Amino acid sequence: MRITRIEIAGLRRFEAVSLAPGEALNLLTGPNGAGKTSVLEAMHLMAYGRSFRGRVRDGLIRQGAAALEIFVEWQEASGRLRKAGLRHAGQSWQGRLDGADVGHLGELCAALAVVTFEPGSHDLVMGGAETRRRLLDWGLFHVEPDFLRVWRRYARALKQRNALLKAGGRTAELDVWEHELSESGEAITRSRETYLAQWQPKLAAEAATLAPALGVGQLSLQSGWRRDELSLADALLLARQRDLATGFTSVGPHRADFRIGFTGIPGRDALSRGQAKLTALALLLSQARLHAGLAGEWPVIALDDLASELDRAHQARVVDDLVATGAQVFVTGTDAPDALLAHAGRLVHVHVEEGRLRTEA
Ligand SMILES: Nc1ncnc2c1ncn2[C@@H]1O[C@H](COP(=O)(O)OP(=O)(O)OP(=O)(O)O)[C@@H](O)[C@H]1O
Repeated sequence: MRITRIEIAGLRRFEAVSLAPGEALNLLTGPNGAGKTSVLEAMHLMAYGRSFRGRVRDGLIRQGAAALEIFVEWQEASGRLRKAGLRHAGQSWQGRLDGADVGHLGELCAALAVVTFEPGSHDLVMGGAETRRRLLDWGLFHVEPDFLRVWRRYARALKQRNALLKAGGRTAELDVWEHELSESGEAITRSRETYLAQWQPKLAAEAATLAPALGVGQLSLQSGWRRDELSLADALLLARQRDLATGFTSVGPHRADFRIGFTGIPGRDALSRGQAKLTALALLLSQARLHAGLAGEWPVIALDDLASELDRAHQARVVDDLVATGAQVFVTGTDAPDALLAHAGRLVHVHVEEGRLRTEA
């Protein structure tokens, strides 16, 4: 898919800006604090319903502005033109897709696929389970039409069971919600397992190019309960007394994670910071490639501050590979990385300064 228009108002330092990106490489340059990352942040917000740097109360809305508004128009590989709008005015989010209000922001997220590599991405490798679980589910939301529905069913049942646990819940009611949880939770887990099995060879290939010495390859699902020994229904029943004491559900796919296996080093703690970034990038790009195979088109790729994240050789390899796929790519930097200059004919260069965007001739 290719973004053909972005309009941003009231986000960070942007009052109101718009951009008509090129269909291949887009380079956003400008001094520190100019607003380059905020352009990627706007796309990411639309595609994930959340920022990659902090929450709304951490200053997403421009100081003094009543609301932030983002509009994105993009073209799918089929030629279909799509439009989405996102507005946040201090309390709730409102989304529109193709002219109609959406009931759930997940619908925007499932429509627009953006993969973002940014300075915080090394958390995918070094951080806690939640970031990896979200990444895994991102892939499924896009390629499995039913996944969002099942996931919501699970989330609703989890909320109900937790509320019951806190209220000292009655057995019959707990039975009902545990049945819901186990049906939807087993389905989520089967989908995650299948997806990881498809992802694994793509990751191994990507990591073999980006960081061959690490021996990255194995991906193993940690389902959130002892699945090799018990069904989810049994695990929930077994945990019930403990969960009643703590007031929350201690087992299930909401606790899932996946482990990245390394054969070249003892484990993730042996990674340098740069290697953790390369592993995170390999995860993201291999997932984008998997997505392209399953969905029939590449997601939009956003690479924030590429030159300070990767050495020159890796920058060139990543950019050359992406250009060869035909994906639409956005790169930010204080200066133009050499890796992009080699593709000058396919490059749209946007200069960002003091919250304004200017496309260079
Ligand atoms: N709520 C807000 N209201 C007004 N301005 C804000 C708000 N939040 C952030 N800013 C400003 O918006 C800008 C955001 O910059 P952004 O991180 O997008 O810049 P950048 O060009 O990527 O910079 P760098 O090269 O330093 O990473 C900063 O100048 C910041 O001070």
